[in-house]
Amino acid sequence: ERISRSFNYGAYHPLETIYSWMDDLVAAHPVLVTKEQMGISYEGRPMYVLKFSTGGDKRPAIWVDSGIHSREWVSQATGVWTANKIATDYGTDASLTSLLNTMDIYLLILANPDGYVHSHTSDRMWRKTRSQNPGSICRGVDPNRNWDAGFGGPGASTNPCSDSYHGPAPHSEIEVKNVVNLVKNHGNFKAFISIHAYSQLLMYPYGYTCKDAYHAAELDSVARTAAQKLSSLHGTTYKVGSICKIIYQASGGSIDWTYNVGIKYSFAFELRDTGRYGFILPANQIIPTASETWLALKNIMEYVRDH
Ligand SMILES: O=C(O)[C@H](Cc1ccccc1)CC(O)(O)C[N+](=O)[O-]
Ligand SMILES: [Zn+2]
Repeated sequence: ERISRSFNYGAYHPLETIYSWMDDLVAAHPVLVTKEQMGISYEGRPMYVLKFSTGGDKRPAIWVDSGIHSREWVSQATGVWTANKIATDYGTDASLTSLLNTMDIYLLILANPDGYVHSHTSDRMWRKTRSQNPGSICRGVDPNRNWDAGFGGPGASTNPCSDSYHGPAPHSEIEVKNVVNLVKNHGNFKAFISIHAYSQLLMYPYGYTCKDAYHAAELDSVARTAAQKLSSLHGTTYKVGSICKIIYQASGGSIDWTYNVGIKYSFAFELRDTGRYGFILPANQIIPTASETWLALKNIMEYVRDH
């Protein structure tokens, strides 16, 4: 149909283009896909989550978000590609079809809309939200340090001018609060996957401590299998481990909070590359990145469906 022919999935698009593409996707798949406004951002932009569902009420659900750090553009682009992949493969991919016949998928592509616009219009390297910090000329809070999980501990900054500033209080950022509220009100999420870039890592809790999570062994095993599926497509190699052990100690991260509220299958991806281009990944790597990542995402979703 129209969108898959005309929309260029191999390019980075501004917010307005992604938002109008969402409407086209829903129009092309009106039974499977709905667009829900889950709140607004600090600067008043709507936050839209795409819901993929074949019925039921509050079925067990899988959450995927991208773009919480606005400069990590391949993550949002991967979210766009993945949304179209789910919509077009439902009904033909037997495994995905069986998954969507019993579970829902929620996909928040622009988790930090204000930051994304700012990275397009003013500062390509912008990472945080765009909230004003009282008493400081520096704006923004790191939305991946603002969650109520080890909040304010080691691995976050108290300095509003820092890129890892944790904010004045847990869930102070409306972009974070909107996700917290949806997760709490829904109450039946079985998995929570947050997509970042870059470093080629597949991680699980915890970030705020290097002590093992209770389910560390199982999460490690799931992540290793998923990483193998990913590398089977183009040979891209990922490292697997807990956030704290594999990248660095980071407090107030989203998947630490989701794990602690009972969403066992909480994972974070760091997509391509390993530093050659970093956040400025050439657009010709979007589709290869999204395609290989889908193999890992699907594998995790299948495991969640079956456990
Ligand atoms: O510092 C971060 O929030 C992520 C690592 C991370 C990912 C999930 C939870 C806690 C930390 C790294 C990144 O995605 O921001 C990319 N980077 O800094 O290179
Ligand atoms: Zn990030």
